[in-house]
Amino acid sequence: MGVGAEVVGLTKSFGEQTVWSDVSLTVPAGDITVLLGPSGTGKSVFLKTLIGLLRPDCGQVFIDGRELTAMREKQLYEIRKRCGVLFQDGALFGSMTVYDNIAFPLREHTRKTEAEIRRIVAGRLELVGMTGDEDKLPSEISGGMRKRAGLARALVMNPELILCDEPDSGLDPVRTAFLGKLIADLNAETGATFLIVTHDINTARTLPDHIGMLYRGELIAFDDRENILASTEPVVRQFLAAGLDGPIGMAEERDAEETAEAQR
Ligand SMILES: Nc1ncnc2c1ncn2[C@@H]1O[C@H](COP(=O)(O)OP(=O)(O)OP(=O)(O)O)[C@@H](O)[C@H]1O
Repeated sequence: MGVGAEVVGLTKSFGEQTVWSDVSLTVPAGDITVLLGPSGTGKSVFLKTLIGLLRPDCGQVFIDGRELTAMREKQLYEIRKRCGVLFQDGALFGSMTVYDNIAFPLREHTRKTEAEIRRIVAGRLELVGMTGDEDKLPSEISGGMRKRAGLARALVMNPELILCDEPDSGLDPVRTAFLGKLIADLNAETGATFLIVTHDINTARTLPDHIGMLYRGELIAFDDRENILASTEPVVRQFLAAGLDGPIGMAEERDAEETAEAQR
């Protein structure tokens, strides 16, 4: 079953740049939540802060009701073992086969025998439709397959909370749709909670139970999908319509240096 996450009054800065401030939201257990926002608004930073890879300046993060921000590394490690993370590029180790990549968390975090590991990896490969590809290196498979292998690795410890950072970036529309279907099936099958960062509007329109949106350092919207899709908020409307007219402009995307410069 899935575990929920909750953040209360969360603020994160890098030096003089405040990425976002006073963010409060609940990622409900067992549901799929999508986080949207223009490039550079801090969606990846949010995912990393949620599982304690980055420390917030202030605010609290709860996973399964346990507050993370004051935890020591050892306690964080225990929480992270219950989470699966799929980073933007799949983050596979280039020198390892698909099999060894997927087996890695089991070898690292458990005392399972190689026979048990083989059985689990085979199951995850089947789930993501990659049976037969286990001996290939990441450089020998397509981008979509790397995403699926990354997802298989994220699933290998039976995570209760799965964070996916742009699982669909670089995929064609059909593969994106397949990946969305795979996530929906996994959610239905395992009951795991999903929090997904995506730029794909079709995914946002069809996949999640809930949608949040970060914009200019704030969480400007968080609600059930239907309510967000019907929202009259100009930023939300422009983003979902992929429109040129509206408050969002090219200047939204800044890196840390540019933003710090602009804030001086
Ligand atoms: N470790 C870091 N140190 C300093 N600044 C950082 C660090 N990580 C991210 N940033 C800055 O935080 C801001 C938000 O970055 P983030 O990658 O979270 O954006 P994003 O919304 O995920 O963007 P995209 O949609 O393009 O992936 C950017 O200005 C980035 O330069």
